[in-house]
Amino acid sequence: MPEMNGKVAIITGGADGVGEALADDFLNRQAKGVYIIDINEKQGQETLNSLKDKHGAGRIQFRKCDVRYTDLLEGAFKDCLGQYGQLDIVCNNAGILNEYTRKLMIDINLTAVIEGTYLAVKYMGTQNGGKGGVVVNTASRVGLSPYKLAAVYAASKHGIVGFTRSVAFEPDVLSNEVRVVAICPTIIDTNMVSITLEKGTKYIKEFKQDIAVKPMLKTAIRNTDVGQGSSIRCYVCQGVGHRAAQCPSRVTDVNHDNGEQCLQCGAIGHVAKFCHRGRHRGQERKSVKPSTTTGAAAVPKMIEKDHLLLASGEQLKVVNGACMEQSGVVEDRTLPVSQGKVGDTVVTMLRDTECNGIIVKKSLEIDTPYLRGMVEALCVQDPIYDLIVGNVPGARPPDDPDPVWNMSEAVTTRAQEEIWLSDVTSTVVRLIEDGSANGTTRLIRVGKDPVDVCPPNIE
Ligand SMILES: NC(=O)C1=CN([C@@H]2O[C@H](COP(=O)(O)OP(=O)(O)OC[C@H]3O[C@@H](n4cnc5c(N)ncnc54)[C@H](O)[C@@H]3O)[C@@H](O)[C@H]2O)C=CC1
Ligand SMILES: CCCCCC(=O)/C=C/C=C\C/C=C\C/C=C\CCCC(=O)O
Repeated sequence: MPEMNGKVAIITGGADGVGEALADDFLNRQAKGVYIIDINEKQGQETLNSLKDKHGAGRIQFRKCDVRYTDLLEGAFKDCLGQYGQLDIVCNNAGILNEYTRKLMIDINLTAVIEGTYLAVKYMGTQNGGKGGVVVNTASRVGLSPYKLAAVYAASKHGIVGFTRSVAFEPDVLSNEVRVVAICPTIIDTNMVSITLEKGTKYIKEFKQDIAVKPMLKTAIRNTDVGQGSSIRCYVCQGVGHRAAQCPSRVTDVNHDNGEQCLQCGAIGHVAKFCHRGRHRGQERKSVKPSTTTGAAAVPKMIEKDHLLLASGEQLKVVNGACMEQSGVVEDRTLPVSQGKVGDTVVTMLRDTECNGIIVKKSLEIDTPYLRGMVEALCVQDPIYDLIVGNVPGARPPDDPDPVWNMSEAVTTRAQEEIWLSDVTSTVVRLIEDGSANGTTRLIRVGKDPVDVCPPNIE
């Protein structure tokens, strides 16, 4: 984690839970000042005192404020600037989950986040005398996919995600050198959970059932029992106190003296993910051969929990969320998911250590004088043109491009990119060229090397 030497942060909803943990973390990482805003004065004072005890007075301030009142929120921004003379980070984190108070929830969870973002631009922006900065909006996993037990909460979080993705590229925001990002955590063991289970929804029983099968994340500050005080959680085994790279469950893979054959270079003794020879040489995939599990034997019969049951009776561990969602198991958002760019388009990406290549979504939206809309695309390492439109259904003949097609409109259309990007799970499906005559067959990998290459007809 980068250090925060000399930075000043505002954190709304910082008296408790996630916000309090953020405050503690920023102070641990040498922030110059953390300015907590919260409606709960008692909890705010308690947190102020405990953080002062831990980090020393002077670096932490608390101000009682209801984020729904933008003028009061602005007053707090001004006060923070008055106290520290600078502002670098704004965490719009305050939120509630109460499906009975729908308007209130939207006001706090969404409207206040929007207003807080624009205040941040106003007070941190380079065109307004600031040095630029970062806005971190707390959304949720349910801002990325539906959650039937808390529809309005999910709507508020989807709103944050949509707003953040859009405002981040607003010209005024870019020119003010303010970055805007959102975080989408899964369930975290905070007061919000107990309050929700007490009075936030009528689906208490279902919520409890959900919690029973979901690993809850812990905030660092309230749970010093986690991995000897560590809040690090491994996304491979869900254990605490180590990262995935050091995960004990991977050690046998690292030793890799198990007779397995590498899909990348063909050598025995390591699997492709540990291959150093084939790295960054995508064309070598042409030599990839489907493994011993081929033909009908490899047809996925069904997905059970985290296993893919092949017709052969073999069980493969499913490592991607796409398959887990098909099985009705909602994927775990503790995977290393972040934003990235494909061309000009912001995409959600997964850093998948089980995969040796680059994967792009198999259906893309294109807008050209010859073909428009959603298309199935083959992913090739170095095509001679970025986009090649072949004789697919709907493609216009070479001598008949759309006479009214207009480049600038197409650019605008592409800017409305989120639609085809919103299905995060598709990004983890792996496409491999199989070296067949026409070179267009897609093989989709759903398990670990080397026994998991499915035949071409599997979707
Ligand atoms: N706990 C969880 O499982 C998850 C929580 N989140 C989000 O994280 C954020 C923080 O939640 P938690 O720390 O879990 O909850 P929490 O209840 O522990 O903390 C929320 C804080 O926001 C404050 N707050 C509420 N309304 C406010 C208002 N009108 N003005 C100012 N402050 C107000 C509360 O007083 C409280 O201190 C929320 O936006 C929540 O939706 C996201 C994903 C998972
Ligand atoms: C509504 C759950 C969304 C994920 C976490 C969140 O944003 C806020 C949760 C606050 C309280 C939830 C109380 C019970 C939730 C029970 C199960 C959630 C399962 C979430 C999931 O990842 O599917």
